[in-house]
Amino acid sequence: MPQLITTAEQLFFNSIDDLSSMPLPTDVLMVRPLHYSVDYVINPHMANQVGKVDTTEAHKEWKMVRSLFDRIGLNVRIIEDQDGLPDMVFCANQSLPYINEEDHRHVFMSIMHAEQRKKEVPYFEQWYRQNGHEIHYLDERKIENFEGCGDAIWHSGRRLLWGGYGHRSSLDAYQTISDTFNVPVITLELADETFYHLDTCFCVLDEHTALIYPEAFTEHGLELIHAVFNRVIEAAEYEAEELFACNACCPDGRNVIIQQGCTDVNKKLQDAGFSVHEVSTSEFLKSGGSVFCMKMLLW
Ligand SMILES: NC(=[NH2+])NCCC[C@H](N)C(=O)O
Repeated sequence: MPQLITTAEQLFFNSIDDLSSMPLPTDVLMVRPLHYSVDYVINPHMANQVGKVDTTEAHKEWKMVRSLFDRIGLNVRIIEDQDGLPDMVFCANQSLPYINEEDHRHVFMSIMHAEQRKKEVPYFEQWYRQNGHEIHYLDERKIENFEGCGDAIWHSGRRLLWGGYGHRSSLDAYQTISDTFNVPVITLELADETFYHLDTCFCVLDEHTALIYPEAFTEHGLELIHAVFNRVIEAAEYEAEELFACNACCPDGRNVIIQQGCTDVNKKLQDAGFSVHEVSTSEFLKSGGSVFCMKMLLW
């Protein structure tokens, strides 16, 4: 019964266990940041950071993130970045992959919000084509923008998508995605420009647990989150805004890879039984991204 869910009254299931299961990702795609830099300002975090990235340090940090994904058991796939596309390393944004009930791989290509990032998409499209995915496109005449898994986040282990909108993705995109993939989408309006992608304020940890920054959502959004997750861990302002705590990544429902120094969130994660792996992404924070933005989970 695919549909868009925008308020808690529209939830048609009582518990997440009522939804059909979806395999956890096995692979992770990353883009080597050899041409990464902050060259322009398209989100509030990039202001005053133009020209300030230490490329050597960035590559070191990126390698640490890559080795953590490897260590927790994901098969890491690499794409080389391109000169003139300094944000290409943030490979959560150019696509939304999906595996259907027959184990066929599908992907929606994004319509990037900023002109500066539009040329990134064909490189990913080519990779997906070479790697056996059926490719889908949104109608650019009707849908303004959509930034892939920056805003569209799969529920852990269930055929349910969470769809953020307001800054980088249009609400309309989710109707097409829901119809094509035949999955329900819970839409969440993003209320604060600092948290411009859903992955900056919302992290699915396991089927029953989310990590969020509550101030980034509307009342309706918070109601939906609390209606679906039994356990909601909240990040406080400093760790959410300065350290991108909610941009953590938990691909297997157990191991959380997170920016180093999120003391309060890490304690809450450990108390809830998660294994925390801290890593520095300081060079990427300058561009408004951290762990979750630097990868694409795949099957
Ligand atoms: N999924 C993410 N939040 N990605 C971060 C993208 C950062 C990039 N500088 C941008 O503004 O587009």
